[in-house]
Amino acid sequence: MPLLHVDDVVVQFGGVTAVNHAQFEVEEGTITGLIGPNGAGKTTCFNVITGLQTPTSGKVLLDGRDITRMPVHRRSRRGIGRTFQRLEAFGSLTVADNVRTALDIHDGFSGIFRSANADIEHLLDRVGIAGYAQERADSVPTGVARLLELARALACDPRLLLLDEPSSGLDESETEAFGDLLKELASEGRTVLMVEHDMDLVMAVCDAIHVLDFGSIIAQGTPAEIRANKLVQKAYLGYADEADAADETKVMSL
Ligand SMILES: Nc1ncnc2c1ncn2[C@@H]1O[C@H](COP(=O)(O)OP(=O)(O)OP(=O)(O)O)[C@@H](O)[C@H]1O
Repeated sequence: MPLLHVDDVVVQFGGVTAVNHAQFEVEEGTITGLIGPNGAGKTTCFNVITGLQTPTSGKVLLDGRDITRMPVHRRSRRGIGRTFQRLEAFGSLTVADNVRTALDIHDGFSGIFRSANADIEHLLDRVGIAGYAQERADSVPTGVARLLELARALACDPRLLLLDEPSSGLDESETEAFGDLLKELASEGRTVLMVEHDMDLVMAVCDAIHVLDFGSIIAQGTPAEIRANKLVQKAYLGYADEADAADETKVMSL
C-alpha cells in the first residue's frame, strides 16, 4: 500500500480549475517529484495533502486512511510535515530559536518544558547551518533560510515531508549537498514529496516523478521515463518535434 494516495482530486476556485482529477501515489521511503509548469496546480495539491485546502471533490489517503477532512494539526501529528515556497521563519528570532519553537510545539509546549539545546544543535547540524545558530533569521542568506525551514519541518519528525521548491536560493554546491541530505532522509525511511523547478536535482534524487499540467497528471514514471516523455517535453517547451525531443538538455535546463 502506498503511504500517500491522492485520489481523483479536483480543486476549483470560482471558474478556475486548479486541480483537475489529479491521481497519484507516493511510496514509503522514496523521494518523489511533483513537477509541472507555473500554475499547473502543484502548490494547490500540497495544500490539499496538508489540509490547508479542502478539495471540491476527491480524497487524500494516508496509509490507506481517508484524511480528506482531517484538520491540519492532526495531519501533522500523523506525520505530515511541510516547507513553503515563501519563507515562513520568525524573522526576529535567532535561527536556533526558530528550531526551538518548532520542537516545543511538536513536543507539546507546556510553558515549563524547554527543548534541549543538543536537539536544536543536532537539527541545525543535520541541515548544515549550525554556524548560523545565533543569527537572526531575517538576516541570513536565502539559502540558509531555506535550510532552516527544513530543520523546522524535521523538528516535527515527519514521516512524509512535503518540500515546496526547497532548492530555490541555494547555489550549485549547496544544492548538491541538499540532494545528498534528501537521500539520507529517505534511507532512514522518511518519504519525501517535492515540488521543484531544478530539473538536475529532480532527476538526480527522485525515485519517481509525477507531472502536472493544467491541474491533471499527464505523466508518471522514473526520471529516465519522464525525460523521454514527449507530452512532458511539450508541456514544458510548448512543442516537441523529433529534433527537439532528442535534445534533452532543453528539458533539463527548465
Ligand atoms: N486561492 C486561489 N484563488 C484563486 N485561484 C487560485 C488560488 N490558488 C491558486 N489559484 C490558481 O490555481 C492555479 C494553480 O495554482 P498553483 O499555485 O497551485 O500552481 P503551481 O503549479 O504551484 O504554480 P507555481 O509553479 O507558479 O508555484 C493557478 O491558475 C492559480 O492562479
